[in-house]
Amino acid sequence: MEPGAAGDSRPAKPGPCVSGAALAASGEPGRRMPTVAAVLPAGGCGERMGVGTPKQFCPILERPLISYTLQALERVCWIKDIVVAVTAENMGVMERIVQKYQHTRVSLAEAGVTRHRSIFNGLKALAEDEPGCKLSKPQVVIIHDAVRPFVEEDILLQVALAAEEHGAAGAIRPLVSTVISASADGCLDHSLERATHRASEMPQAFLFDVIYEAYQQCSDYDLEFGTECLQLALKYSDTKAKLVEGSPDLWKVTYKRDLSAAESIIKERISQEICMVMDTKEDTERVGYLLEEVLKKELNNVKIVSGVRSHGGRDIQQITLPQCYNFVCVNGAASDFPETQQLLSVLEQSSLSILYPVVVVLVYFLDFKSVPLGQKMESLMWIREFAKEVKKRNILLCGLLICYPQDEQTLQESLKQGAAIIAALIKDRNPGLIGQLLVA
Ligand SMILES: Nc1ccn([C@@H]2O[C@H](COP(=O)(O)OP(=O)(O)OP(=O)(O)O)[C@@H](O)[C@H]2O)c(=O)n1
Ligand SMILES: O=C(CO)[C@H](O)[C@H](O)COP(=O)(O)O
Repeated sequence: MEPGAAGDSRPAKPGPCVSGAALAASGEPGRRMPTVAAVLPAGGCGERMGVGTPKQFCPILERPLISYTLQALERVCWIKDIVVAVTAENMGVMERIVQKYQHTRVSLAEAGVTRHRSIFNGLKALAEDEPGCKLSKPQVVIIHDAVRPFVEEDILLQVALAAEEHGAAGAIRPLVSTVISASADGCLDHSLERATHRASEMPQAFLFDVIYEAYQQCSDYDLEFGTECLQLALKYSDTKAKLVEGSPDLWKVTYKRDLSAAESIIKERISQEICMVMDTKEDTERVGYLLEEVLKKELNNVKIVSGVRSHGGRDIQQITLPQCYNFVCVNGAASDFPETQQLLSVLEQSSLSILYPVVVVLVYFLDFKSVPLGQKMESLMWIREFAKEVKKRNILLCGLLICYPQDEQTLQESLKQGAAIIAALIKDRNPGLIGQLLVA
């Protein structure tokens, strides 16, 4: 499957989007796609999160949350424009995010004091009747909260196509708790039947005219206190939304603990592939492949590919996966600094680390009996300074020395321990460990 194609859980790359199989995957290959744009309300202050920064700008692995949501939308080729509504105060912050993370289809609109007002302003930026409108009016508009980063192409496609057919559509999830109605005295008034109710989530999609007219007609009370766009379409445009079951990952980052949950989902996703780079210079290739075997056994859900590094490191492009964020470089005992430096500069140029921290583990095999550990560590001290340097480019570099004894059983134990250390470095992406020389 092409990276970024429908159903592919890998994170998208910053460059041109790669999806395209979407309509075919929807089971309607002959269907023409309507023109689609998206509006992302991002003008809230994140009161419930309780941190100083609005949650859409809170960092996850050092990148603002909203950039993950934008990336999820930009990987979908058929979404032409993405209008983000941000407060005047945060316009500069947002412009810098767009530039730094290379978001190419984003336009900014000014947010309002409520979510509905922010969405309305975003829609106005797409409505050709508005003076100074630079964007063209789409047939279908997707509305998606800036703080729901894990939206996939399949649900975006389902709501967009359902909106084209029904006028409005929205993602739903089963309720996890029963909803009750309380009376003024703080007692139970009545309980709703859980099986017949659903949680309304995002994304939602609308025929542009349906939702724009609804916003134009709705009351100040709706704009001030309303929380449901589907309801506006029903009330003011007489349009009954089609409800589409979404995945659990569509949840809205609301509380502080949601940031940790989002971080662990992202870490999980970018740990699914490891690229092993073998140095053929010395007798390390064999033991490198043994390490690969052990890694495959220990991390049985992780895809591991390997290739050999030509001297000068130039062949790395041929062996890297298009979006692999983890590299294990198996070096010969005499492998030297310039080669590693060249390898790292190829990684830096690949722009992989713009979006995610890239983990690089430099592995050295060593017979502790013939070369004292201290001596070997001393010869690798350059890793500490070099790691600080590449950290500035979001590359997390560490060294790992694996004991290479002659007997097979001890070798297997060292390899197992080495594999466990590699797995921990990749899964945790702990910047505190950069430059460390670990020993297995
Ligand atoms: N005046 C507002 C208020 C909210 N939003 C956006 O609407 C989405 C969902 O709203 P919510 O989770 O309520 O965000 P906040 O209002 O920021 O959170 P809180 O209610 O905890 O303050 C968020 O992307 C938020 O930035 C917006 O664009 N304009
Ligand atoms: O799920 C939603 C729409 O159905 C919205 O994300 C939700 O209504 C936003 O509400 P709030 O700003 O109160 O969190």
